[in-house]
Amino acid sequence: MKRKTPLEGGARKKPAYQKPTATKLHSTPAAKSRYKPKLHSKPSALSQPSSSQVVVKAESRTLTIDDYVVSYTNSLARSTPSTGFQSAGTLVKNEVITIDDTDDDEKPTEISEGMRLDTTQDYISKLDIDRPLLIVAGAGSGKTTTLCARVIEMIRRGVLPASILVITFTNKAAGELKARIKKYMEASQMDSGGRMPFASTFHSWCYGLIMRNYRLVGLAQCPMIAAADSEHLAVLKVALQRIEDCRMLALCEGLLGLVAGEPVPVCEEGEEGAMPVFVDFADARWAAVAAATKERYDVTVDQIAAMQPSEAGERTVVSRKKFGAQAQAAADEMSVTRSLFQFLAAKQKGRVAELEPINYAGKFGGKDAGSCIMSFIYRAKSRGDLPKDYPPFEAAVLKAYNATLERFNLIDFDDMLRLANDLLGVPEVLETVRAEFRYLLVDEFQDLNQLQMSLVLKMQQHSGRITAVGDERQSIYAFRGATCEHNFQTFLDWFVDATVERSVEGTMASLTQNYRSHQSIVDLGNIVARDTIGESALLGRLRVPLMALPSAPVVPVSVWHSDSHHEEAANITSKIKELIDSGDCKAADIAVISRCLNFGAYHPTGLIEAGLMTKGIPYVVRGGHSALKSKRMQLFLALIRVVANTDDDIATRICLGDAVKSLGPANLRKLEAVRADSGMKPISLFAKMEIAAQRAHVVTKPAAESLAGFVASIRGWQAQLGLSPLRRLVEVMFREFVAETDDDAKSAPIWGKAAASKGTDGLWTMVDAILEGFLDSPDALPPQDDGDSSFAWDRKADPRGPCTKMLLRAFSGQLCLLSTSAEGISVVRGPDEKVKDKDDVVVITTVHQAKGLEWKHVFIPHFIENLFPMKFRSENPADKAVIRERDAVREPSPKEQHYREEGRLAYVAITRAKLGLYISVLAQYPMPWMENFLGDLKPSRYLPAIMCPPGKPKHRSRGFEYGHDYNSDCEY
Ligand SMILES: Nc1ncnc2c1ncn2[C@@H]1O[C@H](COP(=O)(O)OP(=O)(O)OP(=O)(O)O)[C@@H](O)[C@H]1O
Repeated sequence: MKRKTPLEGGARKKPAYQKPTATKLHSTPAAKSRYKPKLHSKPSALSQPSSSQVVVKAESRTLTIDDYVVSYTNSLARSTPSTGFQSAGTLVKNEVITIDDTDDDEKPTEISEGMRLDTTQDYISKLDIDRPLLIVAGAGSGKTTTLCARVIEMIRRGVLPASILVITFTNKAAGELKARIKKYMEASQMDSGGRMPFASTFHSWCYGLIMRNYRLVGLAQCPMIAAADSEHLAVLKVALQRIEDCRMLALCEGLLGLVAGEPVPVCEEGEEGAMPVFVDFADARWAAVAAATKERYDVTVDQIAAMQPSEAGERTVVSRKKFGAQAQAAADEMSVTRSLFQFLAAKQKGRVAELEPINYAGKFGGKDAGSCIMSFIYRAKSRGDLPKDYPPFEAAVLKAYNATLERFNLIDFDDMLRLANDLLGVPEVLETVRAEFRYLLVDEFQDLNQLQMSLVLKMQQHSGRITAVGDERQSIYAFRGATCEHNFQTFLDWFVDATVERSVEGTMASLTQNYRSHQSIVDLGNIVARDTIGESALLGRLRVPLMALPSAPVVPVSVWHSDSHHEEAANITSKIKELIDSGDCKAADIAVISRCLNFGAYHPTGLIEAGLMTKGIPYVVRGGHSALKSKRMQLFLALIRVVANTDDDIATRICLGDAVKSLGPANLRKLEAVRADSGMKPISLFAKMEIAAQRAHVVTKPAAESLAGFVASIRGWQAQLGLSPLRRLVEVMFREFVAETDDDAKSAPIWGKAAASKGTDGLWTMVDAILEGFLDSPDALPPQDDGDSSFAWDRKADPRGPCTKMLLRAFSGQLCLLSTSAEGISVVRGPDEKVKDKDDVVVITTVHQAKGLEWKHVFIPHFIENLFPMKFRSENPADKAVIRERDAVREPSPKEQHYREEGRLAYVAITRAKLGLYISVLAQYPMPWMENFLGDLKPSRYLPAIMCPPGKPKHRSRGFEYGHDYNSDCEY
């Protein structure tokens, strides 16, 4: 029977620690001098539960972790971090190697002032740098520390810092890595001549690679990044319109008798034959329709497009009710095909079938068609799936979306990874990359998706010079296609690869000493990991409960039960004030970690923000909707893109869509229908605006004035290209844009209400900081010679000199990467915005943004079912397809997977705390509508029963506190 832990109310027992095995170990030539090996084989003794730090060493053959039995070999001799060291066990097949941790002759490396690596970290960091190393360990065990120590070791062994690439997921984490490596290098008094290893996010690195080499994958121009949700929706809108056009073209063919039988009105799932209606029509089919129309009715398509709707036939064939907001707007836009269809239908009254609307929302399982389709697309693309992997209907949508991106020379985050993968398929690029970065280190390895995994393999599979660090308990990006178990399995398989010239012997290591938190927090993390996350078949044996340092002060974990979210906010903010006033900690030592910052229109941390504001405590909000994600910022970003490239229809559409004054749907339709004088040749939306601004009666007079103002602004800014430096140009644009869009600018000729907002929200400070970073970072700059004189950028020239289109474009890419990456940019707020020390602020953050970070005190609000964990919603078609595929291996259901991921999120949130952890449970939903929407209220399933006994009164304003003295016991 499973023994209960103290947290679960089990009896307290002294831990039964084993004595250390006094045997020495060696693994690498470098380590040989320090560790003398002695192997012994003792399979029978190996099955004991392990709480040791473990190194599993694999030799050249295909293997799985099941080939190994993790042993319990060390003493867990407890000591303080500065003097402490631990023993490690290493297995070669079933042979155990242990090291003597009593030999004090050589102390492990001092990595920074007052901090020494423990023996295992030290040993692992020094393992052969030319062989694969995988470190799998729980939160706070020093994975990142060990990764950085390994970088230092590489440099110490003569590796050039510039040939080391350290890669992670978020800009914040990349910054943290850089800072740590710099600190450790300084502590080791390393003189690298100012050269630092290259620490980057996957996406920044990929975009840099694309900027330098896009021509090699057949692109004429360097693609721009479409990163914001609003942009994706704009692309989707065009894609859906494309689908409608194709369906209508099929009807037109039917009406003209070009195809036999009835036209195909709807593409049903599984109807293979229905697929052709979605193929790109800007080809022979279109030409055939145009020619047949001319022959039969003696009218050209241009003439039809120019006709007023009444002449073409007033039939509304697309029902708008069933479209979501975005899709409906797409349906509103009159396309030439629709004009043509309406014309033909009017001519043949009674002979045409209605075009049935496509029920996108129904097909993609949700109410809002736009967001349902986007969530399908995100999932499918992050997995690297192709349209052919899906049934015809989903395939058509995916295909149309990708085609639309391509048409506008845009890429999204997944395309970035895909293109980088394609580029690494080009031998000369691969060679250059391999020569440039001889060593690759990957943090948060569990979060790689298949495209990222493939990049990693391509870069280092030949050499095995890779170090990966991960924790399957912290895998929280499945929604973006992360394939945690697959990643670890691939790494294991990688120990031997038939394609490599020499066999690659790799090592898999684990750490079990938690240095971050005290035992109550570590215990709670262990329980959540064990009970809710599910056993990993692959890594189960390596998974051992973490242990806290016995020297860490023990503070109980607090669980508060509040009547309402008002009471919760009051409790949390009072405690924060108390902590700061006591002088024990600074504001920066405190975080409020919320599952999300927006739940529909509700902001779970809104009242806490208000409370902090009232109490005069400055804070920063990370994740969710930061100011850089604001509509105003996205508009400004779109403006930069239009200045850099007037053919960028998506950016133009973003400016037009909601923001430009006096442009209602009717004007937009007319604008869309504008044709160039030269006939059928498609022209950009911007060119249409120029025409509409000049020609009379295309759009209404006020709309024409707004368009003229918009076109003049863009042309005016473009005139400064080649004259003003980038900084000056962007600043001028920003000032003019802000002046135009400020609430007070009542007479603004261009921008309507949607673009307006109060104040600048400190936006310029952020744009400015990004500008500086961009100009200081040569890797973000565009290629030396683009080959196209208008975009040519000589890297030897001063990037602060006259700005080119290419430079402006690259900057907008950088702004995109930062403003729309998951983390966004934080905004410091406080009483009257008077925040003295921007670093000494309380952090309010999402769990995703809290990953990899730590605070002395952590508050987790709204720890109730359906909010944390989030309620499971309907299945995504992308999941359905994968589940079908994987039925044979009995994958957990999407629902099960969802709650496991939520459990991992809870694990991440809990394990960020060093000293104080305060979990808040509500007695009622914050908003009345949630009751209907979410069902009965219960405490979060991740709260162990002992912390929330059913018999307790429902409303306890301060709740009870539970904790235990680690020194007296802990075992499970
Ligand atoms: N040997 C050591 N001695 C003292 N402190 C240590 C040691 N190793 C790590 N730490 C500290 O423990 C904390 C956690 O370390 P680190 O961030 O490297 O862990 P991690 O395993 O990457 O954590 P997570 O996965 O939760 O982000 C840090 O504050 C770090 O400075």
